[in-house]
Amino acid sequence: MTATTTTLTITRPDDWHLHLRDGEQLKDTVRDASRYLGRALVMPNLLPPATTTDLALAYYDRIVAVRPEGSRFEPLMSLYLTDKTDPQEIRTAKATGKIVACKLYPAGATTNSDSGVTDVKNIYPVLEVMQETGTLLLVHGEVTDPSIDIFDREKVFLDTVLPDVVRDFPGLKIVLEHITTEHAVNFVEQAGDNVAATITAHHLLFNRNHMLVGGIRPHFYCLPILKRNTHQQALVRAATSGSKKFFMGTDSAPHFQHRKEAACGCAGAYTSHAAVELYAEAFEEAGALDKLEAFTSHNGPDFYGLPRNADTITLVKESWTVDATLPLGGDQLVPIRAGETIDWMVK
Ligand SMILES: NC(=O)N[C@@H](CC(=O)O)C(=O)O
Ligand SMILES: [Zn+2]
Ligand SMILES: [Zn+2]
Repeated sequence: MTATTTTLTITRPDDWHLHLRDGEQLKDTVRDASRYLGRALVMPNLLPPATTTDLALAYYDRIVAVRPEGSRFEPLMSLYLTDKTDPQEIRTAKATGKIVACKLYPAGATTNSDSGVTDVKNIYPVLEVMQETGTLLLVHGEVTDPSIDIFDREKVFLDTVLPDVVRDFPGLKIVLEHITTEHAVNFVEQAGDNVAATITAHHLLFNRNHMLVGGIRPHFYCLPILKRNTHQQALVRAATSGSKKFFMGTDSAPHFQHRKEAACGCAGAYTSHAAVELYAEAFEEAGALDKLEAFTSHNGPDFYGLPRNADTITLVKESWTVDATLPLGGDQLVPIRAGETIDWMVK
């Protein structure tokens, strides 16, 4: 890293949790993602979900086909686990070199998770092969029991579901995705080197007051839901601590404006237009800009066992205004910070 107060040059970042969607939306999401990311771990929660090697590879081809001219942005693919996933499918997937992880969505936990896993014991034979082949397990860590308060669903998952998996598969690399609580920070810190976590920019910058005070603001509604500010502070501490266990995963999740500004609005926040720029704000606010590069560009590839990107990007401290809406597949979305300013810009 080289830095002055107004510029910051860092190794090219990767996004380890990104929703690119499909079809008409793909050219818009890929355009934003390929501005400066080296790689992105692409989430498989499509309709229908990317449950097999063939589906994931066909999705890879559709992404690569809409990359802007000259872009070297590289999608890393994941398989969507179901109760019926065939353990042999993991060997086929791993052998492609393009599929590096499988995603555990507890059935019903989040957007397009209806085909997810109903009991983690159902995928134990699959986890066995993942452990053996070095395929990462990415986890949406929330229970779905309707009697559990939505603000407690991550904590209860960490108390009741994940400890068994960690104990029974000591050689399995696990990423707890988009963590939102101090409990999750503690869980990851206390676990072995095979357990890490992604943290989104919006969970570092916002808490539930931003979503609920002065009116209900649907563009801050995502899952796991924003928590109280003490949890936000714990996430900032973790991200800026210098620990290798925490890294960038934006969970940028586009939804049409009319699907979010609705009586039953979709979960997901869009940050792909300004991912590293928003993280830079959060790290600067914490007085930890010197820790940004490890978080955005080193810890992720190191944990995945992949090389770090060889080139750099430069951020400048320069304020710019985010458009009120951005195009999405012939319709539009409302990004985080719509119509407001962001302090950092990537040159
Ligand atoms: N985070 C979200 O609120 N939504 C994501 C799904 C997910 O990552 O859980 C989406 O696909 O829209
Ligand atoms: Zn999720
Ligand atoms: Zn996500």
